[in-house]
Amino acid sequence: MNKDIMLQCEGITRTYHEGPQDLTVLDELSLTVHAGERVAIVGSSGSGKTTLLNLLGGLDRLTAGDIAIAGQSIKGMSEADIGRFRNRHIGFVYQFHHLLAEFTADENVAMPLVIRGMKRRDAREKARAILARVGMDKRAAHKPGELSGGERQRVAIARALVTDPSLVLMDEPTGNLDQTTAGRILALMDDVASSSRSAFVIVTHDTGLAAHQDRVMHLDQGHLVQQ
Ligand SMILES: Nc1ncnc2c1ncn2[C@@H]1O[C@H](COP(=O)(O)OP(=O)(O)OP(=O)(O)O)[C@@H](O)[C@H]1O
Repeated sequence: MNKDIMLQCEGITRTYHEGPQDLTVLDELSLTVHAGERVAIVGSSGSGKTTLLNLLGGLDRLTAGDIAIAGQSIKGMSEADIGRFRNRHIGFVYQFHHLLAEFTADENVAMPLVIRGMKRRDAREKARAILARVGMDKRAAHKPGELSGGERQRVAIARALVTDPSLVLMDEPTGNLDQTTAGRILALMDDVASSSRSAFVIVTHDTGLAAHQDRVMHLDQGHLVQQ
């Protein structure tokens, strides 16, 4: 395999068997993303964007095909192995943030580093530095319940990027943010893509955000078409 390839999806298919009729949402879809490359995925509601992100993050199982991240196939991994792999290689930004309510912003961001074995103090320091990058240094000691929606979103983005992951998966990362804050996030993503060589897959309806990425792929009828 080309070592510059960070994500390789080959013939991935996902059929839902729930409901009266089977529904094939992704139909032998293929996608290759290189280190440091950012790909936007656009498509109408119900086209399968969330399904694709869930598969890439190992949160859902393929019906057919294969996904390799940083050269490792995630297809045959056990749940425990996928959990460990996710912590080492993947950063996630979900639409609903999924921050831990009982921990402060900086503790939330430090968490994936601590899980990787970094000393608590070093992890907290690194978390504070990345929170400053997203304009959240003054709010770092607050819990998610004391933050606005856009602030929570910025904490989630900081948490996804703090580990320099091989692959960053984002679902509408700038959805709730004003233009200045969104600009800051884009600058941080640019930096992480070039310094950490992370590959990004970003699902969005925001044409401005999509146009800022290296490639825009349109998901339609289970397939990806380059725009
Ligand atoms: N667990 C499930 N069981 C059955 N069908 C499902 C399931 N999850 C999603 N679907 C269906 O699969 C299709 C794709 O859903 P998905 O959430 O991936 O779309 P999306 O592109 O993310 O949509 P949106 O932009 O509205 O969030 C939809 O028709 C949805 O109803």
